[in-house]
Amino acid sequence: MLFHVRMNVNLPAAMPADQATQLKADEKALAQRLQDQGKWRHLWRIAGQYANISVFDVDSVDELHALLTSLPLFPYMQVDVMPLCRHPSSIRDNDS
Ligand SMILES: O=C(O)CC1=CCC(=O)O1
Repeated sequence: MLFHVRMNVNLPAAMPADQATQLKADEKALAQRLQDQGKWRHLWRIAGQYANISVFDVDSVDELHALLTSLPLFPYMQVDVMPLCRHPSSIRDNDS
């Protein structure tokens, strides 16, 4: 199942810099592991914003929820999810 996910990151201004640096490093490590596993298919920065557009390929909504809520930055993100299904005019399959 494919999901389009937008994540807006809002770190509190009062957060110590070393805590923010650690959170971002932990987030990056998990994001890269999930990309290696094929679960996090696309990860794009939205130009000019501390936000991303991602595409996840998971087996269920429950798996997506577990994955998103396990992200180190999750407590500081607004997350919007859109389930995707195949468009009848698309010439691509879900693997491309
Ligand atoms: O920087 C972001 O958009 C949040 C994020 C998601 C994966 C990652 O490494 O950072």
